[in-house]
Amino acid sequence: MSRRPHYAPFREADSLPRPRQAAGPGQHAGGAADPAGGGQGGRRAGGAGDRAADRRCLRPALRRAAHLSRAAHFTGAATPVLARFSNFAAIPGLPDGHPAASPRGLAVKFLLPDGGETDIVAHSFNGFPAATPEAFLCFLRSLPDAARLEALAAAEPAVRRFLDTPKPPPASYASENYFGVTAFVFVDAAGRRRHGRYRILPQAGAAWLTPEAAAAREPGYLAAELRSRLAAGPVALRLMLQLAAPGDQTADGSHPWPEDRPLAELGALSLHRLAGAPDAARPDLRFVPTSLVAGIEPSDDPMLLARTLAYDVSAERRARP
Ligand code: HEM
Repeated sequence: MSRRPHYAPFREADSLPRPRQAAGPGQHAGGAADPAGGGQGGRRAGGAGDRAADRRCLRPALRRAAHLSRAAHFTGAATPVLARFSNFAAIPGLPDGHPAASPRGLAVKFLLPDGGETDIVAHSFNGFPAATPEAFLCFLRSLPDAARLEALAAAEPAVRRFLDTPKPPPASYASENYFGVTAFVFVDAAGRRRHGRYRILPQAGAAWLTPEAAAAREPGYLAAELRSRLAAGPVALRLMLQLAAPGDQTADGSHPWPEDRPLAELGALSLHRLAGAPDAARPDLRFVPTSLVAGIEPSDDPMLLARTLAYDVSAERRARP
C-alpha cells in the first residue's frame, strides 16, 4: 500500500508535554563487532545490514510539529522519510529473538524539499556502554572474552549498566522505544539554542516478549511482523525531543538525563510501506548522525566525529561489488 506523506504541526500546547517514563530495556547480549568493519548495530557490509536495507526499510510519511528548531522538516509541510529497523550485533543470520539482537536500531532519513537529507540514528537503550570512541573500542575488544568483559564492567559503570539493564525482545519493531542517545543543539529562528536528545516512541505504547517467547519465534519474526503490520495499516511513531536542563552534560551519551526533563513532541512519523527499489537496493544507503541541516548542530559529544567516520567506512565497504 502507498499513501502520500502527510505532515501537520501539533498545536502549540502539545509541543511541551509532560515527561514520560522511558521504557525499560533488558539484558544485554554481546556480539563481536568491529567499528571499522561495520561495527555496532549489525549493519556490516555483506551482513545483516544488507538484509535490513532490503526488508526493513520503509518509505513512510512524517507528520510533525514544534518550534524548537528552524530546521525545514520541523517547520514546513509533510516530509517523506526513509527508515531502517535493525538488530544489534554485527552477526549475519542472528535470529531476531537472540539476546544479542538487542538493543534494536531505528534510523530515519528525512528527504527534504530542497533535495537535502538529514538523519536520526537511535536505538532501544537509553544510553551506551561507552562515553568516548576509545572506550567503545575497548568495549568491543572485550566482547569475545567474558572475563575481560566482566573486568571492564567492574571498572566502567556505563558498561555495567549496559550489560545489566534488561533489554527484552520487542513484540514488533513498531512496539519499541528508541533513544537518540547523543545530544544535539537545536536552534530556533531567533537564534535560541537548546540541547536535546531524540526519542522515537510507538504511538500505541511499547510491547515486549519474554526471552523464551522470542526464542520460540521464527528467526526473522520481526521482519515478518513488520511486513504483515504494514499490510494492515501504517506504523505510527512519535518523534520526541528530551530537553536538557541548564547544567546537564551534553558530551556523554552513556549517561541519560534525568526522566524529569521535559519531552517536546516534534511530530508524528507514519511508516506506510516497505521500501521498494531503488531505495532498498541502494548500496550506498547510510544513516549518519552528523547528517544535519540548518537549525540542528552537533553537540560537544566526541562520539559524533568517530561515528561519522565509522559509518562512512562501513557504508563504503558495503557498496563495494
Ligand atoms: C564511537 C561510537 C560508535 C561507533 C564507532 C559506531 C559504529 C557504527 C557502524 C560502523 C555502523 C554501521 C553503519 C552502516 O553500515 O551504515 C553503526 C550503525 C548504527 N549505530 Fe553506531 N556506532 C557508535 C555509536 C553509536 C551510538 C551512541 C548509537 C546509539 C544510538 C549507535 C546506534 C547505531 C544504530 C541504530 C546503527 C544502525 C543505523 C542504520 O540502520 O543505518 N551507534 N554504528
